[in-house]
Amino acid sequence: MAHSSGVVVRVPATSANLGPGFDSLGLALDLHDEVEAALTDTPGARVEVEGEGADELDRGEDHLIVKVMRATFDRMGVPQPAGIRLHCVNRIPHARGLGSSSAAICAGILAARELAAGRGAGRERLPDAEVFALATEIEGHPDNAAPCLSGGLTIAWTDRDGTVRRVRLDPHPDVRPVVLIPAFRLATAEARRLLPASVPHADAAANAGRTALLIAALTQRPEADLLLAATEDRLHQDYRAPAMPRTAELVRRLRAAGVAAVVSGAGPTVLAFTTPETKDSIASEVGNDWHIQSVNVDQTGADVLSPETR
Ligand SMILES: Nc1ncnc2c1ncn2[C@@H]1O[C@H](COP(=O)(O)OP(=O)(O)O)[C@@H](O)[C@H]1O
Ligand SMILES: N[C@@H](CCOP(=O)(O)O)C(=O)O
Repeated sequence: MAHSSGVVVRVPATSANLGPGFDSLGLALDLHDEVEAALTDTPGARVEVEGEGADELDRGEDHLIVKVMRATFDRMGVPQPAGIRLHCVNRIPHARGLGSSSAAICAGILAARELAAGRGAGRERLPDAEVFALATEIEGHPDNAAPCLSGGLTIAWTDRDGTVRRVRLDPHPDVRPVVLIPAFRLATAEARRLLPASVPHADAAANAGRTALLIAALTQRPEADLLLAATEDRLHQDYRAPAMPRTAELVRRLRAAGVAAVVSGAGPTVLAFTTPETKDSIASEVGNDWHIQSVNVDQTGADVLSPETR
């Protein structure tokens, strides 16, 4: 197990895109991974994993969180520690569109920053804005890292000079997310390869209007008809449907029944925003092979704890 001067980082699952807000909108969910990390003088990395990925993830230097921690020490200009010990409790399903890789990346950066502080390199070496920038650089898009770090509902964007930025909003308390998680997986990198290099102007315009409406619906007017209209997408879901036909079919059926359903992130999980009028339609449309989970919005985002307060 980890060294006594270790740190525990708790990171939420996230659902990105939310329909029209491709690479921009994201929501933090109350489903968390926990990582206990410590530095040692014994060379090499040793990783213990409980839960998701326990049978398949690398247990040494090639573990994603170890690689991210080492990249963070380099970015901070801190000498590499000889050894890294991790104990991971993984609850976020992998390659399902619930931001597991982003959660791992944010956990690695925050753990490394905290542990570097114990070796004389203060947090100012990696301010919060740079934590977000590094997470986005490693992940390739900012819409999972933003809610993972901030909690709540986030809008992420990139300024013309390349700076990534985010705004956090409080979703309306009546917003009730439900995730429908299949057993099958789809890697985000594979789903991104299906996207076209350009899209018709009318489709881009339609998504711009829907994204604006979605922010109003999620923060002020979580009404079934507005949520349904606001979650329409023309920029990514149809292009990716051949890689997840059962997800596309479930989204179509739920929407036909009036439920504001979208592909969560790059899929294949389905995210539905339910209201009292639509919540009963879900069970009747979804077969047994989808795990249905109502999940609250995570309000705080990634948290750094000491092992004692875990
Ligand atoms: N907690 C974790 N520890 C180590 N690697 C992880 C962890 N979470 C995710 N990964 C890596 O990221 C991959 C999934 O990333 P990705 O395809 O982006 O899907 P998503 O982020 O939507 O779950 C996993 O197959 C695994 O290689
Ligand atoms: N905007 C990204 C979001 C990917 O989210 P993930 O949870 O599937 O990694 C995309 O649609 O590619």
